[in-house]
Amino acid sequence: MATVNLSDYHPLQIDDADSFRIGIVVSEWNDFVTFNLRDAALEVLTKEGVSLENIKIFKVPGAFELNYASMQLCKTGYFDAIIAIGCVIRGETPHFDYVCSAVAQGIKDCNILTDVPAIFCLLTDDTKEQSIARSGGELGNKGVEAAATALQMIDFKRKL
Ligand SMILES: Nc1c(NC[C@H](O)[C@H](O)[C@H](O)CO)[nH]c(=O)[nH]c1=O
Ligand SMILES: CC(=O)[C@@H](O)COP(=O)(O)O
Repeated sequence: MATVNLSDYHPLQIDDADSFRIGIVVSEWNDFVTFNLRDAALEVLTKEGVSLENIKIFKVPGAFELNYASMQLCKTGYFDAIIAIGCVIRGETPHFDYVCSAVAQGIKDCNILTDVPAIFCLLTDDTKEQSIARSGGELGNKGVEAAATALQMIDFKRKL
């Protein structure tokens, strides 16, 4: 199978990106993955001109807690976008499905119930190897995509 780099993005060069205020919520579960996602997102944001002082990073225990933290940050009205970062790896029981579905719904709710774009950067993988491949491995880094998406959605909102 050809290796596709899912994070092959091209510089966006968005005007006034230096003023964008972005909150990043990172789950500590599987931090060997989530911290790589976080770092890649930070790298893209700063490369695109976002001031480091305008990027606030928050940690939560697990992916399920991304719901509460992301909604709270959206409701402050301070941030132009939120990036929710987590990694859920399937175990023996249906718990995986409940957690993944809950976070997808929770971050969706942030987008439709608040005025703040909330980016869904949750890996939902069957194996640790799949997660590693998507957080800086041969399939790129989902954190790159999440950062680029956040910038594009802020730009979208500002042009309404
Ligand atoms: N199994 C994983 C979890 N489980 C924990 C939940 O996210 C949550 O913290 C708990 O149910 C308490 O509310 N979390 C992950 O982020 N990744 C997993 O693989
Ligand atoms: C996705 C999870 O919460 C995972 O840790 C649960 O594992 P298990 O289904 O084996 O209890």
